[in-house]
Amino acid sequence: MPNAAPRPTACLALADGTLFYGQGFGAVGDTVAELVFNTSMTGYQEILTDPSYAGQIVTFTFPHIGNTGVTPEDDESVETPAAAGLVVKWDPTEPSNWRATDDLVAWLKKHNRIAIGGIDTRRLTRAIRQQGAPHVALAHNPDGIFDIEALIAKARAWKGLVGLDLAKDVTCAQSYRWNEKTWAWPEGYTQREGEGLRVVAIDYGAKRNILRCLASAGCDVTVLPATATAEDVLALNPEGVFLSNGPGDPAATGVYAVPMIREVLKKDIPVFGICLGHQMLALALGAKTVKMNHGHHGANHPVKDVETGKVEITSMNHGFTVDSQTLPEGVIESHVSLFDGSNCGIRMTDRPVFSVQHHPEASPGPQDSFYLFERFAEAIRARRA
Ligand SMILES: NC(=O)CC[C@H](N)C(=O)O
Repeated sequence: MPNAAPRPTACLALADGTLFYGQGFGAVGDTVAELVFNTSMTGYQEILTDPSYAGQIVTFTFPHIGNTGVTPEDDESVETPAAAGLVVKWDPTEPSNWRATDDLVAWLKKHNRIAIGGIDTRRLTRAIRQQGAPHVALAHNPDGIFDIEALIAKARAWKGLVGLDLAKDVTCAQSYRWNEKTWAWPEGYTQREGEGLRVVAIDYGAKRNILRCLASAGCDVTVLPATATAEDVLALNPEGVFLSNGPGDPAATGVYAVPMIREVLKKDIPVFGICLGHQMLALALGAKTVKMNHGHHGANHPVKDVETGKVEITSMNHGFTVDSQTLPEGVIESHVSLFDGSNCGIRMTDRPVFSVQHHPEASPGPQDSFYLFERFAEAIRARRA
């Protein structure tokens, strides 16, 4: 029989009953999560290992995923992919890249992550845009046998990310020092040496390249676990406090993070937050966060600096957002998304306390927003002087 379609070995079931059949790869079994689409054309490994993707399966709109393999150098977190699973248009081909130490398929299998290939990711992305990021069950079985009713029931029963604190699952177990710099520091920026600006970074699921960028900007970084109290933070006598990115609902994580941040805000220390850190700084200042329809996940998102009018092309990965209508007096919206007008940054008007929704460390993506690391380091230097 010419061109017979291969027997499906994986099934993606959306909670509304929509089914996608394809070829399974990676681990065998099934998993439930929220499904989001990412529009990045490069950096699938950085995306899959970004701890902020915990609880989510990523479908890439770009069709060629896997063709540069994987290398430990590109991991954004310790070893394991944080994303719960992967959806691609075609099965990844053999990697072709001198940096590759493994191929994506073997790597997913080793790290127990399920993937499906050979499906219409454009149709799937349209479904996500229309119905909002759906709850899904993804199953891989080489025998091609699936209990569809059970998969749909699992997707329906899953409670979702709202109200979920995942930072405590992905944070570091113990505090540690970070001094490695980034290789991606763009032209025109100086790698700082030996200034030792004492920064405490709270790890809610921090991406490594954020820590590298802080080091490149001149910071001597001590990383503390997500549940660190204000006492833990202030005991290190920090000159600056950094709040990292991370997975889950900021309001749920805020149960322990917000009281810490509020105590830190009472001291006159520069504070910088990224993504989840941005959302929790906003909560600590009295604003509210809400779940978005399908969020922002990509490496080409235009963000406008409201004060200068300058547009930055940014990396994004978030499903919650700060409701800018709820920002209190003394806190201004510094950045907005040019895609949908949602909030992308805030700043206190009277001191260097600021945060952004996008990812200035890029990885993967454009480097337009690196200046934010310099702004943070500058604020610490100014306070020293
Ligand atoms: N990258 C992040 O820090 C994500 C923050 C939060 N978990 C969200 O989805 O909005």
